Amino acid sequence: MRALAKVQEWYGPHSSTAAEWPVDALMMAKGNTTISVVLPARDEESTVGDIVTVIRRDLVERVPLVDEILVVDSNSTDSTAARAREAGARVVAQDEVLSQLEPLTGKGEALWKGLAACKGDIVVYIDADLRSFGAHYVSGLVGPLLVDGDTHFVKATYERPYVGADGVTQRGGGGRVTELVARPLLNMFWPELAGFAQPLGGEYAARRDVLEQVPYVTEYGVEFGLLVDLLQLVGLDAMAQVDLGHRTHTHQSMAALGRMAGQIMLTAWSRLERQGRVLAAERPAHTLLQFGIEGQADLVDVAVAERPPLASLLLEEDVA
Ligand SMILES: O=c1ccn([C@@H]2O[C@H](COP(=O)(O)OP(=O)(O)O)[C@@H](O)[C@H]2O)c(=O)[nH]1
Ligand SMILES: O=C(O)[C@@H](COP(=O)(O)O)O[C@H]1O[C@H](CO)[C@@H](O)[C@H](O)[C@H]1O
Repeated sequence: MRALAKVQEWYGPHSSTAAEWPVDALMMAKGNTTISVVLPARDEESTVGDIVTVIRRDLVERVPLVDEILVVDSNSTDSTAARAREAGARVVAQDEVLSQLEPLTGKGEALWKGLAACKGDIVVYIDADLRSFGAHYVSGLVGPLLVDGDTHFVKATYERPYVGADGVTQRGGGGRVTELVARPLLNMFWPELAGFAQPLGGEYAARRDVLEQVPYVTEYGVEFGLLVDLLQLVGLDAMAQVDLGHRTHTHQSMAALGRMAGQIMLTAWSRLERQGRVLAAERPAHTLLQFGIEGQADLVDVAVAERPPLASLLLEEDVA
């Protein structure tokens, strides 16, 4: 119960809306602080260009708030890289960043490689499949970081409708894995994080020197892992939340979200073990037998791996 009292105390002072962070005020606070926007993109040719165009037009050319727009091409098979370049982003291929390392897979790998490849003091992660993006996503997320030196991590919240293949919008229907898996797990085991309304949202910003101190879980475990690890590293009072309005994006299938759920559960388990809160007689399985509508059974692997804190790598390189 103590944790929920902490959340109640935390929520007011650490929650704001994008409108509270107007860009002209942020320019006053920016000083020499550099800002990189990093977009992980796997097969996002239909949306990545529009997002990059808005960032470049509104936050680079019109007002120079953003210093770098980096798209991490995550082994796309479509024209994601070309669309991103045409719109004015720098594009890196995920496996070509720190290529001396054995490549890993998934969104967490894309984000970690993006951190390694970008240069900003503040790093803003934005999904590349958004259909509701506006420049306020970026300005809202960097606001608390530019204005308050004690804030080190800012997570977006928003209304998340579900837009079906027929185009019918179901208010509050989005964030299925958030509602069915992540929120219950966080409330059970890390209730201090219960105040983050959208713990799995793909839009968040943080100081580079903080992100370099935490591991990145690969695949879709990355958001869950970062929240739990950043809570441990910087504490709840250094974490904030900004309401960006609403978020629509390309939805994955139920089968894909089943695999995502498995990855997030394994991430949660790994943190419970690491924090000494569970003792495993045997480790959880990482295979998942899924059944299609035609009755076909697919055995999939939902294992996640982990990149070490980037700082530990840079230290090794220095030593070397
Ligand atoms: O291996 C991957 C998987 C996803 N993504 C990107 O990460 C973001 C979120 O992924 P996705 O849309 O698949 O997740 P969802 O939002 O459906 O949960 C998108 O920009 C994806 O292109 C990526 O860069 N590499
Ligand atoms: O929040 C969720 O439940 C999932 C799925 O969202 P939808 O049910 O397709 O709206 O989406 C998020 O989860 C991923 C895992 O953390 C993130 O990587 C995505 O950016 C985010 O969209």
